[in-house]
Amino acid sequence: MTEPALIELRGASVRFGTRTAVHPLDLRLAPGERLALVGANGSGKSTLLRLLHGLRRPDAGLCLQAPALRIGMLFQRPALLRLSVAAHLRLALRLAGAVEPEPAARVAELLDQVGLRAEAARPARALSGGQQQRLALARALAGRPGLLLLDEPTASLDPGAKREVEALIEGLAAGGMSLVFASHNLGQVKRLATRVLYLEQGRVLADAPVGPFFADGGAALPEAARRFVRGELPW
Ligand SMILES: Nc1ncnc2c1ncn2[C@@H]1O[C@H](COP(=O)(O)OP(=O)(O)OP(=O)(O)O)[C@@H](O)[C@H]1O
Repeated sequence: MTEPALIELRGASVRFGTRTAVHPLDLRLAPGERLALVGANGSGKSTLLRLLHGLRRPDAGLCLQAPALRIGMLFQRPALLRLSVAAHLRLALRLAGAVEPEPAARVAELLDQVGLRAEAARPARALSGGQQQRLALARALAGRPGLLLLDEPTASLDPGAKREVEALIEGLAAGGMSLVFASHNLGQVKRLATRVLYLEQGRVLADAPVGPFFADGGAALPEAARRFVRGELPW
């Protein structure tokens, strides 16, 4: 028997006015999968992430989530408030409706997880870009999600911070976390994904396990996806 899906799209599509951002799509995400969304700017990656999260309803078709599935989301740039680092996490716990016997202990645990214990009392907006993104990751993890959605999580970071954030995501992946992430970074896709979906103008041109996707320079893929695999695309 197949394992129940975390999320299933059935003919789900999204339109913005007359523009179709996601054409009718069937997609099944199994627990433990790490799905990379790749494709040029405007191909529909962010819209698909928002659809999976439930931030955006499909205009047609269905988006079915497993009962009681908790989803965390990380964007390219974190939106932080005029609060301390620790206060962000206390707020995230409340917003997630998390029932924690000791909220302070949970906040400390999250701070340790992302290496920000020493920054707990500092204003979040005073942190470096990489630290801010690590705080945003801790915030996304506060409610103990079963699925993490990441929209180009390291795209706006400098190389050092990029490595730090990616290492944290790798740690989560190694712990069995299910992920869907948008990325323009070929190496990151190879390091993190178990499966790759290539989008072009809101349509899925390729959907394959990461090994076959990259095998023989993407020989089995449609032309545009092959050029991505070979690093020949400008984005
Ligand atoms: N709020 C919106 N209003 C109107 N059009 C939108 C909106 N959000 C996205 N679109 C359009 O939908 C299409 C898909 O956009 P989306 O942001 O999902 O692409 P993307 O692959 O994430 O791009 P990028 O790599 O630049 O983040 C694009 O044509 C975009 O212009």
